[in-house]
Amino acid sequence: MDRGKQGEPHPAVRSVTGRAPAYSGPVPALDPAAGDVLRPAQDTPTPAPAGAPAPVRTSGPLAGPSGPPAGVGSPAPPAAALRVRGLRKAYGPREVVRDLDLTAAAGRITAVLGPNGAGKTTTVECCEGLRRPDGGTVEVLGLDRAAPGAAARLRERVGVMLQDGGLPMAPRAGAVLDHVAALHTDPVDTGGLLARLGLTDVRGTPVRRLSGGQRQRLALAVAVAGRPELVFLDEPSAGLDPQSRLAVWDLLRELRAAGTSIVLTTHLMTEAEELADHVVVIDDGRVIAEGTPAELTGGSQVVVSPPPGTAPEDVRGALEALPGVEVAVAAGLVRVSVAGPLDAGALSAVTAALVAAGLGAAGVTVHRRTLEDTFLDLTGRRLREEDR
Ligand SMILES: Nc1ncnc2c1ncn2[C@@H]1O[C@H](COP(=O)(O)OP(=O)(O)OP(=O)(O)O)[C@@H](O)[C@H]1O
Repeated sequence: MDRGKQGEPHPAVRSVTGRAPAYSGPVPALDPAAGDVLRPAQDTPTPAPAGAPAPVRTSGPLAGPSGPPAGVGSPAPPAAALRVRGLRKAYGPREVVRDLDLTAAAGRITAVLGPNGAGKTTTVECCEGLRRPDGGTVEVLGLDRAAPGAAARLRERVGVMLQDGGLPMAPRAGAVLDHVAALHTDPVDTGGLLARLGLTDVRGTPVRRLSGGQRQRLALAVAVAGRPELVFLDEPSAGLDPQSRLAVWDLLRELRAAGTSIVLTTHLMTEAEELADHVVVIDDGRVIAEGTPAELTGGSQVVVSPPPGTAPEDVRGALEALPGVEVAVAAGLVRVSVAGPLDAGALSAVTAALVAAGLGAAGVTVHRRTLEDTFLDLTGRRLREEDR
């Protein structure tokens, strides 16, 4: 799609220049030994409950900028890192974000989940200040994005990872990261960050010679190099191999533990389920559901294959009297939905009811509902299947 800004370097690295030799070495593996390099020196704090004020940022390597703690004489930190109300954005006559509300709690990971073209990137680009909304308000770290001077005041406090990386192509990977780090007052250790993301062996490689996955990880490193309080990540692990994806997820969890607020877009339900404290599902420019992954997926299913010669409706009849379940027949299978996690008691109640009715079953499987199921229920369509 046309990105408007595509091809331009990341705003933070536009002034990077440099010549670098061609890279011809092996593709580096992730360095498991680097796992602890960026961890906070002290015990990792547990994320605060939803709605709690922003956690106090500590002094570990990934912790937030140094400075006086909030308290008497300083403004209280906002409970929401991002608050979007009534956002609207059109490209020509086509409105792709429609009256969208979105709140991202401080110190939490908020995932904006939706299929291709849902409006995720447009929404975050409006929040990042890269696109001007047609309507609505965007409040970032308590500041109105549209207010005079807000962009300058937020530059040091907000990190951005664009979907296309937005990196300059000529300089070496390490030089790009070092340059960005040097623009900040309290940057992370860039060597440790490169190691953590499996990029040490390519730090001397020009960006243009990096693989797509390496560029993506470098873009993530650039986004977090200045210890931002809030970081926007557009599809941070799309297209990464499983090992790199896990390294990225670990880094994001560590950032959260250090108090960083994270807003990420994704079309990967596994990413949202694995990482997010709060998921905002959007489709066709609108929020269609939101909540914790558990709230959105809500429960489990026992799927019963009727024995040969038994009608699914008979099986349904035997099961629908069970308390606290909903029973449906689809594609010849009987689906028993149970609120919450499925325990042994609920499973044995299903099988006992089948035996009592003299029916038995050709097969019984347990299926935990996923965000994919939720999206399917809400829209009748699937999220993109690739990259799962
Ligand atoms: N600069 C642009 N000009 C015109 N149309 C655009 C532009 N950028 C995006 N669009 C269109 O707006 C709609 C929303 O795009 P957007 O990139 O925000 O969705 P998305 O949910 O991020 O999708 P993806 O997962 O593919 O990145 C799409 O139909 C897209 O083609």
